[in-house]
Amino acid sequence: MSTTYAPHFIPSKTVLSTSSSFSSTPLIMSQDELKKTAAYKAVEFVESGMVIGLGTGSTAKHAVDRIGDLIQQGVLTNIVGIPTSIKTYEHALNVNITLSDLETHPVVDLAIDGADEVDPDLNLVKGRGGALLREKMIEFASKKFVVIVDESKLVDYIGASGLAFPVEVVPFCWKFTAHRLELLFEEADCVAKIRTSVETGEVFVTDNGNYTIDLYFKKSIGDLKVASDAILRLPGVVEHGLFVNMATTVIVAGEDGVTVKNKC
Ligand SMILES: O=C(CO)[C@H](O)[C@H](O)COP(=O)(O)O
Repeated sequence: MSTTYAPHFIPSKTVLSTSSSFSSTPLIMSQDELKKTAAYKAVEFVESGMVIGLGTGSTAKHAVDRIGDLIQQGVLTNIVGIPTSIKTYEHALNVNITLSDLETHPVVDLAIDGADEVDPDLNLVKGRGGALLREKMIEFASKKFVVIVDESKLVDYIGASGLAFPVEVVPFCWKFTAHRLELLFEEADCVAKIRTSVETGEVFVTDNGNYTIDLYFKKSIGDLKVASDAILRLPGVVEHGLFVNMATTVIVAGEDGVTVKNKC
């Protein structure tokens, strides 16, 4: 029996092989190819007439490109994009996606975005790309939030990668706020560092005019909801990169194919 798929459908759980024949030799894909595979899979959820939250980062960029291509081909029509950063705004304009904002379109049908860490319960760390505040606002407003990652982003627990856990703070007395964050996570052996721009070495300024404090933990931060609430109670904190219970679906691309994980 044959099955008909939408024109932009990629079967999940497919091992991508070296050729279109029945070779069982898996193709070693680069990390960027895996990101692209996850992104294309997510775009299968996009339907004409939808308001789409457009994520930020190298994985989300593939989704924006794909949506732009499908609009150009006439496969998707009447799409409105809500960009999560100035960078995504500029890129989406370049690929001719009609753009709007949350004030004009307060309900978003679907948001597609990358992540830095994904735990087994689909909780996330986001914001190493510097856009966590707008991402959280737009993804919170979305009926469905599809996260796209390559398998390197999967962790056993939040913080396990040892990479940055970002917190957006107001510039005023940021060293004081950084110190308060270290004290808050003393038991996790937390070190707080101000984020600087790789290009200029200057303090990195977010799209909202704020700074980012990157936290590094040597131990688990414990209950995520408790941690999230405690960070938000600190005066000077604007938002943090922990996205608890927000993802409805996570699409993971790995060497063995694409896995779609849905929140129960
Ligand atoms: O949260 C983000 C930006 O603020 C990104 O989604 C996250 O950093 C993942 O980026 P990439 O897809 O480039 O690995």
